Amino acid sequence: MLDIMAAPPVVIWKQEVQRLLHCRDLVPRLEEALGKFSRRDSAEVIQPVRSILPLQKHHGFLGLMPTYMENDGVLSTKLVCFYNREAGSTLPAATATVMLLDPEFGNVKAVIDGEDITKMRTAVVSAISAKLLMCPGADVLAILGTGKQAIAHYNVFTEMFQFKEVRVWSRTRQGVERFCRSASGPVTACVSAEEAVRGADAIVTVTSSTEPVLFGRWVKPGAHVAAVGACRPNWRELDEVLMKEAVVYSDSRDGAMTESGDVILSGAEVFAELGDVINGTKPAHREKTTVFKSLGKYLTFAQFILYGKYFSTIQYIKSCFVYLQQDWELKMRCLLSWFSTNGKPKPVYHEVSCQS
Ligand SMILES: NC(=O)C1=CN([C@@H]2O[C@H](COP(=O)(O)OP(=O)(O)OC[C@H]3O[C@@H](n4cnc5c(N)ncnc54)[C@H](O)[C@@H]3O)[C@@H](O)[C@H]2O)C=CC1
Ligand SMILES: O=C([O-])C1=[NH+]CCC1
Repeated sequence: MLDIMAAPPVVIWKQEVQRLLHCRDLVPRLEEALGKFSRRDSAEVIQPVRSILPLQKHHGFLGLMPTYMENDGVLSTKLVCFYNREAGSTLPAATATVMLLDPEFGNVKAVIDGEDITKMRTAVVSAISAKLLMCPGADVLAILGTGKQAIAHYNVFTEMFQFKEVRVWSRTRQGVERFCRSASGPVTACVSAEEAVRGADAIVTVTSSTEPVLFGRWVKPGAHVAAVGACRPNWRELDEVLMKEAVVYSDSRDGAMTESGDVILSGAEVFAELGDVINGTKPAHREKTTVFKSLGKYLTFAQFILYGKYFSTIQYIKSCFVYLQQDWELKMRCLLSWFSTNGKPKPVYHEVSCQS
């Protein structure tokens, strides 16, 4: 009998994830995943609202986020712990691990560090919301919060759009200073959230706050807000006025109705999922003030890309060694081609079945 569990899972950890995962790969793949999710075709993707286990002693939660994409043969789950940290805490607000399983046999194929996947996936989905909903010619981006998600959003938004000014605010001066040092370009440090968002065309809220940090009276009509924090039904980042005035989009309607305090406590209606806009079944109201309420879905493609790339790298290196044992001409060609790709693997999305 085949011993499925004989091969241990591969571990793809931080540095490897950082080397292999790129924003440019993720944008089209996540748009595709968002569209598939909103079609509610169970052969395309099944992703229930995550189950939550409270970690009361630590003021945190464990979220279990399984996804199955039958047509693509991808089964995975993320385990994410997120916390309501006290002011001044240097501990992370969220930590994550991803597991990729074989849907036929149920064995774990890969255990993948989820921190960078979470940072990049979340920032890329927010950027997709801005691509769909932000007014054309947006000049000013404001970021509230200066943690890991804030810098990931800065990186992705400045790579995808041409803002003339990026403003940042945090509740601590040290947070703003640290952010400015890590940012790859000029940033305007603001002393209040109001100063940061007045007149901004795009606003990203990436705080661990459980109370509103962004108020509708400050927001320019027609601005786009990507609201990333406040992922519990009694946590908020946005006030009632903003939630009621804006057209609200989400990554998952069910997720927003179950997990988002901004939606639940304000009684705001979720107008559409981002996937509905991608599928053309709901309009993108760029001319209006829009809120994208992000809760964290659609990981699968990130894991899939990573796993595929990981194996393509291993295969590439292996094939180089095979060549090296053969003749000199092949050896030279192989080395040249390795250097000409800068040592980076070519993206391969469908090599999930090859085991090294
Ligand atoms: N929607 C999604 O898919 C995801 C959401 N998150 C959430 O995004 C938020 C930020 O995550 P990270 O950047 O990883 O955390 P982090 O710990 O690196 O940064 C948190 C930021 O929030 C600020 N902050 C904390 N309490 C605040 C308060 N009361 N008022 C104003 N600012 C406050 C901190 O000063 C810091 O700048 C968290 O709520 C996290 O749970 C994280 C990952 C994915
Ligand atoms: O999807 C995710 O990783 C998270 N959502 C809320 C906190 C972390």
